[in-house]
Amino acid sequence: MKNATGSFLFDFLSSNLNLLLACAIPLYIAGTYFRYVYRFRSANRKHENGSTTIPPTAPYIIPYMGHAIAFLRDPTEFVKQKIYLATKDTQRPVHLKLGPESLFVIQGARNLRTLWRFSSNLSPNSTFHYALTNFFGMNEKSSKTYLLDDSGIGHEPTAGSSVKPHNRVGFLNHHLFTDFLTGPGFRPLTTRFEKEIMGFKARILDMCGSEKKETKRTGDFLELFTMELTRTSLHATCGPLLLELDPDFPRRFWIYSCGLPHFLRRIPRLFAREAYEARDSLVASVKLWHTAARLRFEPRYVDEAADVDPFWGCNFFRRRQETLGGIDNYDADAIASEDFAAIWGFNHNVILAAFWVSYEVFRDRALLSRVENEVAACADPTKPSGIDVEKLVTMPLLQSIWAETLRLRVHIFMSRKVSQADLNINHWLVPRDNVVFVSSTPAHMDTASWSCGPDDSHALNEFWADRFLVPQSDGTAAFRLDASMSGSWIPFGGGVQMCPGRHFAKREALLTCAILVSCFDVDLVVPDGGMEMDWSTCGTGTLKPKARIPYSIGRKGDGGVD
Ligand code: HEM
Repeated sequence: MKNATGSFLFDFLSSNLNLLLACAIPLYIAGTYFRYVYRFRSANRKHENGSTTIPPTAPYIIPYMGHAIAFLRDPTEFVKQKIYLATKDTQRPVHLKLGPESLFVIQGARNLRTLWRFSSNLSPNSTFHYALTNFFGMNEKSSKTYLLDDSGIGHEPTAGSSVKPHNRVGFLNHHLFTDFLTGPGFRPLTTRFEKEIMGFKARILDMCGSEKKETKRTGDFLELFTMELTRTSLHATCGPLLLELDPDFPRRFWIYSCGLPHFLRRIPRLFAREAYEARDSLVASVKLWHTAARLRFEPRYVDEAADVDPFWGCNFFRRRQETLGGIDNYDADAIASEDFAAIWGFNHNVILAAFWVSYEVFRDRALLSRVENEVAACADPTKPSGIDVEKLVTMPLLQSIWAETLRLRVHIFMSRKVSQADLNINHWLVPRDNVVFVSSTPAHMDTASWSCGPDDSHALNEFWADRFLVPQSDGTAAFRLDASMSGSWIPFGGGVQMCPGRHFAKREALLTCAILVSCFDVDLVVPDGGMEMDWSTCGTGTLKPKARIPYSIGRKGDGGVD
């Protein structure tokens, strides 16, 4: 009898194996999902009750893969759905599983403020390794230097680190960047940019023709920035030689920029030829520039006052040759990739941000007139650009436009490895050796952090020039963006690794806008409701507009600032 039952069961199971599998797999998947939903809710409850808790895993369906497919298919939608909307009202940290890797997403203004305070326990080196290998074409042997560097960015290496001083790539680069872009080092760069912007103005005047009030040229307003401003900015940082050797560099730079989604998703070369070819040709040009500059440079060419020479441009690139050249496993290709990465960082986000600032100003006549008043108040014929930049960057409306542009247009991902000890962020525990991840999108769209104006009439997904202005009793308005907002306004990140180029970026974008406003009449053809953003590069910084913006430009009647 027992044998008969056993053989019946065996026969039943073997003849219905497909059916059983067909039922078991969805049941297993549903079980996994509901188990995670249960754990997600109970961990949040535990934290609310005051316990120190590991951020719960956002529920997922596919075992092992976790959220990887959703993330790779559409990172933007993923950020909106899993990171932002899943915890929209609370902005709690959440754990995401991306195949074999995992991320702890930190969000919420208070949590971010706490996170930045733990900077010395957070290493960006695995992010640099990822970016240099995947975005900037560095070979693995060289980029691995970042993974091996556990010495931190302090002058004294982290206790227990045995990395040789010349291989402390994180520390060496960090200090080259901060020396160049902050403190006394940053003045010469701004002064050079102020001179170079006159070349930008002259090229546009050429385009306009000689007649006052004659408007010329319809094209894409973005190109004024991607082509002309990139040229200006490259001159200010790299000097003239790079562009002399490769005048087409700016055009291919922006082709590369459009290919960023491929690099972000690690799409193989076979399926993204144009992006890879643009990237490789840009790195090759940087290498060519290095070779030519090395051959031609002599110390007597250095203009000490301006901190510049005609071959390396600013002293940053000259100093980097020596520093990076001393690292084991770094060759000429690796240094070219490093400098291409720096050139990308120095230009990409700020040039797009400068575009959005001017776009907002020229598409709104009332705003344009207010901006004209602020720019006119900063006219100073003794300055290289005819404008007092230091005064310009303190004007309330212009500052508010800058802050609002970055709030709305910068969608950037930042990640760090918890390097020395478990991290406790307001009772959320991230164990050591895990990766914390921050996206600027939830912070910039957090309804709890931002004013939407009287009657809530200025939604957070729209540009509102006055969002950062506070009315004063004397009828004026003051700009407000203080330390209390350091976890809410995060286009430049935070903590010790916060963008050191932020001071220069503000000057570059606002001075460019001021030159356009004071010297040119610009008419933009913008669709009703404004231009949408192209979300395909979400995660890499400032987004581009989704479509071309036809425009016309002419000399201003009075000739503008000379
Ligand atoms: C709107 C313009 C810009 C935005 C939104 C932006 C954003 C950022 C962010 C978020 C980081 C930190 C990344 C992280 O924490 O992983 C960063 C780093 C950096 N940025 Fe910017 N940036 C801008 C403009 C600039 C400019 C104009 C320069 C230089 C001229 C610059 C130079 C750098 C450098 C060198 C770093 C790396 C710092 C380090 O590793 O120590 N940035 N930027």
